[in-house]
Amino acid sequence: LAVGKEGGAAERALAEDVLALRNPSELPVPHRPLEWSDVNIISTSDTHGWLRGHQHDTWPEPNYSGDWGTFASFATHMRAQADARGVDLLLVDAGDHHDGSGLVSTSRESAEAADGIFGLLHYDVLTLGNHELYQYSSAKWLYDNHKRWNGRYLTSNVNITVEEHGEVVSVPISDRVAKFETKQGNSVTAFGVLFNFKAHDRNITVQAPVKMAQEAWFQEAIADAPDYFVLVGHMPGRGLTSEWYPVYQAIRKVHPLVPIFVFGGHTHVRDCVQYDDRSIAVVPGCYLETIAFTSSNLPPAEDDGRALEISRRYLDANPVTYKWHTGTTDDDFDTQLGLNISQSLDNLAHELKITRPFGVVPHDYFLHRHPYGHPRSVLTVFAEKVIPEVVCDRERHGHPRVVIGNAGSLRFDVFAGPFDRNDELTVSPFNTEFLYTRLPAGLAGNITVEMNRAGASKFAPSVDDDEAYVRHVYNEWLASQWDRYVQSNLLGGSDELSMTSDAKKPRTLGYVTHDACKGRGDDIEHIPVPYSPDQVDFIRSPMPDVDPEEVIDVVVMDFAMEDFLTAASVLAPERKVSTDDFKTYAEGTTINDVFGLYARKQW
Ligand SMILES: O=c1ccn([C@@H]2O[C@H](COP(=O)(O)O)[C@@H](O)[C@H]2O)c(=O)[nH]1
Repeated sequence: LAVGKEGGAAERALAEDVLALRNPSELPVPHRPLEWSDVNIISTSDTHGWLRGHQHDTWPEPNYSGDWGTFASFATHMRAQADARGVDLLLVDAGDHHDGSGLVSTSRESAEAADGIFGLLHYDVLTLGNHELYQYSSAKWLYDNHKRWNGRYLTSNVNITVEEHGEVVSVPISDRVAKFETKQGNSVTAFGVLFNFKAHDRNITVQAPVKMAQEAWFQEAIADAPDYFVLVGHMPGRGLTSEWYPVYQAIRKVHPLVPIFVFGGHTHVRDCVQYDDRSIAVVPGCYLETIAFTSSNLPPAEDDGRALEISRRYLDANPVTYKWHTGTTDDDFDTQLGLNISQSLDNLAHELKITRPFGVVPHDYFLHRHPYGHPRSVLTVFAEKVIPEVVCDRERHGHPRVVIGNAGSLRFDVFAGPFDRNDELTVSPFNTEFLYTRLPAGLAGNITVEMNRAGASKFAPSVDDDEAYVRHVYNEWLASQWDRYVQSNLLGGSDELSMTSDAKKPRTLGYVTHDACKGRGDDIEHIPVPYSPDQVDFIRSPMPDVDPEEVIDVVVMDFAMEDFLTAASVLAPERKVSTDDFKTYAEGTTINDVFGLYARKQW
């Protein structure tokens, strides 16, 4: 279970709960109806291709077992409910559709096919994330196909350089603003914004949101007051200086009372904050684990300036939740759209051959539950078992070497049981290659230490003040949930938000959110997933047993190269190590196929 010196009492309490857990198919049932109001917005973000839902039985995976088809059925029933109530229901998404599952990470074509299935569910407003911009070809495909979103795919601050009529021009990837009227006759002005992302491919331009908010086109777009603003964007709502804040301020300056509903993403957490009593910013987690439901009343025609009643709820993305909140049953829940989507996903998975097992994993490996170095940590098995066994360069055979990489390239747990191509791409979807140079072993050993001291430069938005907040937001979020649980068990007390009187044991593992909005956000009360604080940004294969002065092969994963060079320049400036010193290592091997190679041999 958990690790950590103070974990004993919490581990015992957790063990009791876990022992009492029922069959994964028996998911906990919600018991608090949603707070429907004049405006209701369902938001998703950072789906990263998890359209087939979470399919493993290890908790908390069953909480998130709904696929895109079941979500589409839910959304359809919710829309019908909204119509019956005579209120608005919008569906919005804040980007990062790519990188993360077999569907989107097998190839560019598979990502495009998965995007097509995603788009079978009509969204009112959506945008892109940084993962749509690592490759120019992905961005170009979005640009070429943006018309199919009928003006609702918004890229307010992201441009692409293309050739048009023989001229090279920089143009928005998709539309910058959408103005529309809802079925209930409310006017909406919407934008789609990305944080000031710097690590994108060439020929893409991202304008800082703070600058975008000063642009003439933006000022013109906000000049007329709609009934409410919907800001959807791939960036967190909270932070020392959230990049949303200047956008919100620019609108507030012109419209002191118009409601502003903000839907963010990128940090993978469930989060919420209110900038004032007529606004809210909600972040709905990641990987199709969470569906956020936000609602608010609208000001009366004779506006008295009173605060709005705004609320948010984080739903676990599974059919039990969906049916309970829509008052449907096994007999009437599935819609034709939902069934078609589920079928299309199965067909695509079959075509891509991502469900054929490479081997059977003997036990679970976790990304965050154990410290780096623990035998059941994904990072440890990657650095100490997978890399040494399968990353080999024939020409360099026999030369002692060390391999250094970024921990962020590993994205998910590896579960006991059959391990297939989908699991492989889930744990690491990236095409990262290996490059090597020759350096003394002692220096190479110290470089990873220096890299971890400095932290990963590409981890987060590069707005100076925001960096510290965003860098490890997700890890800190998990850590704080577990810390509270440990503390409350150590003190023999209870966490007042998660342990309410109506909490029925046994609870399942899952998220226990404490955000900055009032009331309880989580729809289901969980026990937090154990978290080990000893995580690192960079990992290293075992050092060869050689003299520190001996020159060895130092292999670096290309995504970690900048951080490696920075650390090398700090520790050995006289060497002037640069990319020119590197050559390809293990040509053709990329990190998204090393787990499969290992599984075939060892699992
Ligand atoms: O080629 C790549 C691209 C990204 N990464 C890792 O992903 C994060 C960014 O992912 P978010 O989901 O936006 O947080 C980046 O910091 C890297 O850690 C990678 O390893 N290789």
